Order: sequence, then structure tokens, then C-alpha cells
Amino acid sequence: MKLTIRAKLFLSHFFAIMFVSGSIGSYFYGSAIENLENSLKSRLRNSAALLSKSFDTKELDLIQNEQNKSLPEYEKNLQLIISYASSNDDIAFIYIMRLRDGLVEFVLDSDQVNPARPGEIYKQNIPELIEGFASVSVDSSITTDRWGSFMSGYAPIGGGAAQYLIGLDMKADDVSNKLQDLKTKGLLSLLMSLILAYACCYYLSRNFVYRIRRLHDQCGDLIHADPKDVSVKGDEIDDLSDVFSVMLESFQKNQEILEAKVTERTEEVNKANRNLMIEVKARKQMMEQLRDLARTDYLTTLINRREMTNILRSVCIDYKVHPKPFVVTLMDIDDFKNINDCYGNGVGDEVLLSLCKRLSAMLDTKEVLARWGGEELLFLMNDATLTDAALRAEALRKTIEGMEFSVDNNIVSITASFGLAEYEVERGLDATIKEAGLALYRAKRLGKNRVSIEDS
Ligand SMILES: Nc1nc2c(ncn2[C@@H]2O[C@H](COP(=O)(O)OP(=O)(O)OP(=O)(O)O)[C@@H](O)[C@H]2O)c(=O)[nH]1
Repeated sequence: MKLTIRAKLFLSHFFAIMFVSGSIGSYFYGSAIENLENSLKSRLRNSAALLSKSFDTKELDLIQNEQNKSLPEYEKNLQLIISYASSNDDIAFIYIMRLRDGLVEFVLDSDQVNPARPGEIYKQNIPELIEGFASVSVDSSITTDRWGSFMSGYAPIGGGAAQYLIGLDMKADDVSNKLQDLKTKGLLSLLMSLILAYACCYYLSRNFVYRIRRLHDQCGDLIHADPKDVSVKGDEIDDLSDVFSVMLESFQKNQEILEAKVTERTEEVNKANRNLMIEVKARKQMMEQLRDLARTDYLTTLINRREMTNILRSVCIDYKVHPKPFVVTLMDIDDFKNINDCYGNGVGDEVLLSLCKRLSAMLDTKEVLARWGGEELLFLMNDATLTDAALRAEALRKTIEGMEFSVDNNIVSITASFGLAEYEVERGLDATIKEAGLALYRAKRLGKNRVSIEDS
């Protein structure tokens, strides 16, 4: 398994710190141990050297065996080493030895419990002790004899024929305690270093990869996936790279889906637009038809009375600006009831339709024709005086009189009566139409099939 960056960071820093702090600690620990030992040895050496000056070899020469214990020199020198030993807590025993014929024997011993006797041979062969008869020396390590374990310092007591030395024993326990104390402190320091190194490395590695991890998780959120599912086991950069790849794939897929949707929607919108255009066109046509229906007569397809009224009103308005004469001509088919009665209303409709078509075809550009009601038609004759209009009406009348309508193998003829009135501003439109109606009525009364003009 590949180690994570966090683990690598943690371990590398941890080992680096431990290596550096361990090296420094070991150096200082070793130095401290050495210093302590050197200090102890130095103190032993110095104390031994100092004490060695306090004794006279001539007096020591007198102390040869146990019988000499009664000598004042014995007592005096014994008290001297006892007082030295008791005045210094570090020192367990002080003793004076003599080297004679290659053998080492005790002269004085400060031990009051189990003292060595004057002349008692010290059997252990300790090189530093032997060296102490010639020069100041100190044990290189702790030595053990019947009095216990000690580290000792030795200094020669000079001058006499025999060789003497003074020895000082420091209890090994004290030495060990001091060393142990140092070791405990060293271990505590090491432990503290470990904890500190662990904490530092933990936070360092955690903070270092925190942003990478957060980016990784955010990418996972973006693709709605658990980042663990898309990451092959690797370090944080590998995981980030994996999640980026998946995110890229997801984005590309989404892009494709989005593009497909856009195309689909665009097609739908275009289709809807086309349909809308068709619908708009149909509605427009329908509106046109409705408008035509509203302004035309359903049977004759001529404009109806409402539309003609509007046209007449607008002509009256124009008249105020450009006063050109115009005539309102009402036309009514004579005895139309008879056609209906003889041939039926269907035939009456056909005759009416056929007549209107023929009249429409005869209109000039200045004339407008409308179905005014029933079998009654209204001609608007623009730019025409009453005389012009009467001539035109007469011509129309004659034409109608000559028309033949083929119905059910029968030939039907009709006549029509006309009533004319010229527009005058003072009279107004409604009165003009009314006047035309009166003229028409007069034409009917006078026998029909004729043109009648207003009475004025
Ligand atoms: N078939 C048909 N008949 C219509 C239409 N409009 C009106 N008429 C008929 O026209 C006739 C008009 O009758 P009247 O008012 O007595 O007029 P007339 O018979 O023409 O007699 P005069 O006007 O006096 O010459 C009625 O019978 C109406 O039903 C139509 O659109 N179709």
C-alpha cells in the first residue's frame, strides 16, 4: 500500500526531529554522565590529595599492628580520618594503607562498625589503588570488597621509607543514584521530546494536507459521489488526481447531455415556432374572414349596410375638405315577392345573387355597391351630380330590364326601381338616404321600373 503524503510528512518529520533531538540529547546525556563521573572522580582525587597532606609518615610508621592501637599517634590520626569522613556526606570511609613487600596493608580505617585492623592485608588487587601509592589516582569503575561497592580515590602520603596512601570511598549507591537521577531526567526529556515531536508532526502533516483533502472532498460533492469510491488507494495527490479525472468525465458527460438537451429543446422551440406561425397565419386569415364576414353580406358577398354606412360617413368627412358631389342611389327589385312565391325562396336567392354579381361587374371605380337590406341595394356614386347619377341609374335600370335569369329551365326577368338623392352638407347623410328612399318610394308608386330623383 502506498503511504499517504500525510503519513510521509509525519514520519519524515518525526524521524528527523527525533534524530536531531536524539543526537543532541545523546550528546548532552553522554557529556552529563561523563561530567558527573569526572566531577566525582575529580572530587575524590582532590579530596584525597588534600587529605594526604595532613598525615606524617613517621607517625604512621609507628602503627604496625593491633597492639599499636593504644599509641597516641594511632588515636590522633584515627580521629582525624573519622572527623574528615563524618564531615563529608559523600565520603563513606577514609583509610590509610601501607605498601610493604608488594603487599597492601591497612594502617588506619575510619569504619567504626567493621574496621580493618592495623596491619591487616588488603587482598584485592586494584591497579588504581597500587598506582595511588605513587601518584593521585581514582577507580576507573566501581569496585566491590567486603565493605561494599565503592568508587575510591587515592593519594600518596609522601616522605617516609614505606609507601603510604590515603583512600577515600564514595558509596557506589550514591554514585549510582546520581547517575540514575541523570538517566531518569534524560529519559523524561526523551519522552517529552517524543510527545512534542509527535504533536508537532501531527499538526504539521494534518495542516499541510488539509487543503488538498478539502479540495478533494469538495470535488466529490460536485460530482455527487463519495470521494472514497472514485479514488484508487494512493496518496492525497493521487486521490485528488483521481477525483479530478472523474469530475472531468462527469463534466464532459453533463456537457454532452446538456448539448443534446439544448438541441432537443431548440428543435422543440423551432417546431413550436413553426406551429405558432401557422396558427398566427390561420388566425390572421380567420380574422380577415371574420372582418370580411362582418363587413359583407353572406348571400350576395356585397358589402353590407354597416360597412356602407361607414364608407358614407368617411366620404362625408372627406367632403368637408374636398367637396366633390356624390349621390346616394337606392335600388329595389320590383315584385320580388312574386319570384319567391312562384319559384321558391331558393330561386329568389339565386336571382338576387346573380343580379348582384352582374351589377358588381358593371361598377366603375367611382361607384360602390352594398346590399342595403332585403332585395334593396344602395349605390354610392362618387364625383357625380344628381343628373350624372340619374343617367347612370337609368342605364342600370335598362340593363336590369334586359337581364334574363335561367332558373329550373325557366327564364326569369326582373325590373328594378331607383331613388336618387345628392348629398348636401346642410341636409346631412341620414336625411340624404331618407330622401333617396322617398324617391324610390315615388318610383314604385308611379308604376315601378323607373328612376326617380329627390323632390327638391
Ligand atoms: N328569396 C329571397 N327573398 C327575399 C330576400 N330578401 C327579401 N326577400 C323577399 O322580397 C319580398 C319583398 O316583398 P315586398 O316588400 O312586398 O316587395 P315586392 O314584392 O318586391 O313588391 P314591390 O317592392 O312593391 O315591387 C319579400 O317576399 C321578401 O321575403 C332574400 O334574400 N331572398
